[in-house]
Amino acid sequence: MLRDRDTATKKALHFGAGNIGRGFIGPLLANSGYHVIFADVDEDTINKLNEVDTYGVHILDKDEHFRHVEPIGNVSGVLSHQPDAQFFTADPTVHLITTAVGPNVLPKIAPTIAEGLSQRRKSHPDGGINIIACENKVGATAMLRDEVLKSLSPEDAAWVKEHVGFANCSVDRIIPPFDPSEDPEADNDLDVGVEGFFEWVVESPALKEPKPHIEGMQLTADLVAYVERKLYTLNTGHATCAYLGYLKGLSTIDVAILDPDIRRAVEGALEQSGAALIKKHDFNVKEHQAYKQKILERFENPALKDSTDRVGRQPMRKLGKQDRLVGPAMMCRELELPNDWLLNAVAACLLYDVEDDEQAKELTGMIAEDGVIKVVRELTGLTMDEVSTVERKYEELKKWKKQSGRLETAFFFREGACV
Ligand SMILES: NC(=O)C1=CN([C@@H]2O[C@H](COP(=O)(O)OP(=O)(O)OC[C@H]3O[C@@H](n4cnc5c(N)ncnc54)[C@H](O)[C@@H]3O)[C@@H](O)[C@H]2O)C=CC1
Ligand SMILES: O=P(O)(O)OC[C@H]1O[C@](O)(CO)[C@@H](O)[C@@H]1O
Repeated sequence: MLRDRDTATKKALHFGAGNIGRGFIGPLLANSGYHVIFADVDEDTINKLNEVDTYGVHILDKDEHFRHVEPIGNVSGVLSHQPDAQFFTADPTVHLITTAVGPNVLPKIAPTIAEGLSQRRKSHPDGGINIIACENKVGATAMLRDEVLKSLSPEDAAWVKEHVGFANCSVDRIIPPFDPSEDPEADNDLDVGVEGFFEWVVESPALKEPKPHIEGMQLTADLVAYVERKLYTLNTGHATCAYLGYLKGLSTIDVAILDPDIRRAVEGALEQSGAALIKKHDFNVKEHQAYKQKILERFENPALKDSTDRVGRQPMRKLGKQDRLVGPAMMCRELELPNDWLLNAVAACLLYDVEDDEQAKELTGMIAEDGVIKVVRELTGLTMDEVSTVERKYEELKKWKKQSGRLETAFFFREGACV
């Protein structure tokens, strides 16, 4: 039987049928008239995508009056490691490839995309295409492009540079795992639960013509400002809240952000990253204040039931030089602004030892073997002074961790001072 994907005239191929794929990027594409082909390694999800006509996106607004379900149709699925994904990369009716697989997975899907582009060049040499990696990483699409180019012959690489647009983007919508069995309005296992807010901003100059027109996607010529604003505010605050919440024995973000000590530490980190962002990008102070306030309100949404474990996942990635903790701390230093609350968040990240998180296990093992100073120096690129501050805060937080589960005021966040 023909699926819609075989006859549709405008298609998009999206790698990663997870939370962001099914709950954000896929719906925006489908609602803009694309047939969305999800490519994923999860066979069960792919089979279901091919069986259903629609699935539901549950808008889990903080205010229950605004909660509702949006049906999403015109979707299908293919296994990402099978020839199908290459086939659709080469299909000239596929105008756009997007991803939401996690930054660490991009190198794994790059050879498939490279092979598909090579076939596209041979069968449709005029058939350009745009690619956008929707991941929490500065320059994720550029990284994917570099991985794709590594797998191509010089002739294919030259064609790709001319005909394929690789546009970086910033992607913002909180989408935790969703259990359909707990929601009476859930249709099937593909349903997702998302917050109402979303922001998808794409680097316009990098796109090839014809540029995609997708309702809900913003185009900008100054993506760096958007990416840094999002990653160093939403993600910085979220990660700080997750790591301190974990240490304090609080398992969800909405509960952790209402703890006065954690809130002070999150606000401290956001005041410092905000000062750097305003100075670097010349943001309007009042608008940035409102942006931060909105983010704190989003964290308070109890309907999302967002776990500190999800938001804290993969701590080693989150300690990267351009990532949400070290990135703003370095930006503060470069602009001669204080960064101690951000270093506090780095220290909290080092104490995240959730058992079923591979990176948390590895990080804890490295610290046990080599000590905090060596590990932080190797992973982060912070200065020696900053590393010493992180170590001191790590030791202080460790004492707090011993009390985890007890909700009394922490002893070291007194009088707004991050000691
Ligand atoms: N969930 C959220 O609130 C947000 C997530 N992001 C970013 O979006 C990206 C995806 O995150 P989520 O959707 O939450 O993760 P997820 O874990 O829900 O989805 C990832 C999907 O990728 C699939 N996958 C893994 N390896 C693959 C491969 N080789 N080929 C194809 N598919 C593969 C997985 O099976 C899964 O379905 C990450 O970079 C994340 O940082 C960005 C903003 C918000
Ligand atoms: O997806 P990552 O990079 O592991 O980080 C989780 C974070 O990303 C988000 O999913 C959205 O940016 C947040 O909900 C959370 O702060």
